[in-house]
Amino acid sequence: MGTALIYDEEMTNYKLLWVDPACKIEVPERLTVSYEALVKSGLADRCVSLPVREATDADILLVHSEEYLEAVKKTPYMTLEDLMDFCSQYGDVYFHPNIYHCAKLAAGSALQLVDSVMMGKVRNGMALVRPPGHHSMRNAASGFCVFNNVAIAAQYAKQKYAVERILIVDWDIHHGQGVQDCFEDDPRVLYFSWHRYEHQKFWPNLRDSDFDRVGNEKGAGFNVNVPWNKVGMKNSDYLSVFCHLFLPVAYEFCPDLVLVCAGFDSAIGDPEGEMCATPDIFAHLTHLLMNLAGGKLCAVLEGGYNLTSLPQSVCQTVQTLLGDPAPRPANLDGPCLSALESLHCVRSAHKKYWSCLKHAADLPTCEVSTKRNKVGEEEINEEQSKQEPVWRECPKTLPPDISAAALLPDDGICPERCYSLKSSEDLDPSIVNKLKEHILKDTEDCETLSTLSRLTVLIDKMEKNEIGSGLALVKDISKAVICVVQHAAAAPMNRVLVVYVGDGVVPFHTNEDGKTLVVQFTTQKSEEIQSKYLIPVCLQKDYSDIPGFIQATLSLLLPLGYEYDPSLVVVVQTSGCGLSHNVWQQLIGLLRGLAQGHTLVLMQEDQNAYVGPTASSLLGDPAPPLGPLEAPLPENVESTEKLRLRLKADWNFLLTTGNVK
Ligand SMILES: NCCCNCCCCCS
Ligand SMILES: [Zn+2]
Repeated sequence: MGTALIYDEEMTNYKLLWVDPACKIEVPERLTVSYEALVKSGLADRCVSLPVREATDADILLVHSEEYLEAVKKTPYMTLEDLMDFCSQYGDVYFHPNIYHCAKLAAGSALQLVDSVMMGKVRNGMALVRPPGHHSMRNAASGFCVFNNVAIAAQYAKQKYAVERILIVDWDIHHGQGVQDCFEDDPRVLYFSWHRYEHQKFWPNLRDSDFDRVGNEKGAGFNVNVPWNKVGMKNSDYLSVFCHLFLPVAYEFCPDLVLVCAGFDSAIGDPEGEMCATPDIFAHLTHLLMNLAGGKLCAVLEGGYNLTSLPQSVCQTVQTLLGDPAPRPANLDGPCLSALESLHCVRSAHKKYWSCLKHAADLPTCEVSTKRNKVGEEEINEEQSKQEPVWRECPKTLPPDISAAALLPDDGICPERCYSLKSSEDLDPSIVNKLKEHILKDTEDCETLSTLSRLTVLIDKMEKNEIGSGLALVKDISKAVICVVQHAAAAPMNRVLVVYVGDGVVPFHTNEDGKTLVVQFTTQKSEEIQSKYLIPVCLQKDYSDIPGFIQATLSLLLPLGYEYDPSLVVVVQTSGCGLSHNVWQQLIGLLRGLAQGHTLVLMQEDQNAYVGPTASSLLGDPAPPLGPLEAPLPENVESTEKLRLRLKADWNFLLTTGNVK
């Protein structure tokens, strides 16, 4: 199934007709540069182009009042003075004779996306629209927004498709107060938003944007606000919020549909956000949401006012929706203190609503975040923040010709869409000799020899990005792991993350050079941590605690993986670990965001039931939803939390509060 792209140049046919400093950044070029970048990069051609449509009155009245709609309907016939007068009743928004038409197209585009995703015509999609929507209220325009495109789309999905649970992720740098207002008491719509706040000093300057606004009555817990109280937030800050808050809660909620208020004013260079996150981060944010709701994701453009970082961010988002692996994240150095304080506040405000947050630390004093930041915290000095930020555009990497290769016993059935690495007679003698002297000292059995040499070929092809990922069924999994790790770690710049699922001794020791990081899910009690590069995640019983496994994956394995930033991810499943296919696919799907998708899955020969599901995840198919998650087993929460507290001294990404001692 494909990715929809909705765009119509009619939505560029309105602009600011008078002088208004607050509104001058919302220009038609925002749309044209974004669409042109998609065309130029070849991404537009890979999408399913869907036509726009006008939202009907009934659609608009799902969110807005009759009187507001009637008032907006009059604007096409207004004189310039009347338009200016009409705007003066609202904040930071302008009208134009053609904006009502465009606002109907913008909302209608979001509905077209919902229809095509919910009817299974496409898997996911993006709508490039203006005017944006997330600030507009039931009775008012606000912040360049006329109709609340995403809120209308959510109400539409509930009404037309009886969708039970909808997640709205608002990564725009402004708080979508219009969305929050619409769903504040609705437990069927979970709203995530981060936004520049600066202790209420930043627009729209609302007390209701703070972290303690968790939703009302039945909607308590379903409104999650992450206030950024400083500018300059980076990729690490965004990823930390995803790993330690947004994803754990999203997986517990288990939405049937994901809507994204895709604003890119949270990217570097934007005059509004003044943040430092680079465009490639949106590939990761998109990727991390794509295994929810069976991949049903509708992204609708909101803000984004830097005409360089906006198109780059749009391309990163669309190429990920198309299934291309995310680029390796550049220099992640962990969340800053201010981000950790915000994260701490939000997690503690929501701990009573979400079992995945039950163990979150309380606030020392549950005061709201209007408190000043710690004295002496480095302030970005004036002239520095006035410099024009410069960033490296993410290098264009084409997806590999072969997305996934399978190395199976000769009688094995190669999954469709997979390339089969046959046992080639002419083994490369140099490889054979190396293997013999290092690994196969004793046995001469040629089958193992053939398997191991093919594995090294596979790794070399992944390194050259000729092959994206691979899976192998092997007889002797220990020898295979040793061979793979030795071969992969040999190259100087390489780092290998080994995710070991299943008991058994890891067949090699990780030395302190950091070339390999092993995270082992095991049911055996672990004694003290030997090294920061060998991390035993101890889960009770036989991995039957799916919530415990998923939470450990999201807030331990993923943060470690992002901080370690491997060039290859090796996932090893020793037999009898008994993980369900769906959980296994979630694990593979999430890990695919690392190492530019270079994932190698090694399984015992008797695991061929996992071949199909593994191949599907390696090919970028979304993992099936797990259903709403119950509470994790308390002892698993304890052991994972204890492990995290022990490791956070070595790994910044494991921090979730400001007390870093
Ligand atoms: N410095 C200009 C103030 C603009 N304030 C309104 C911003 C609306 C963003 C919509 S994403
Ligand atoms: Zn914005």
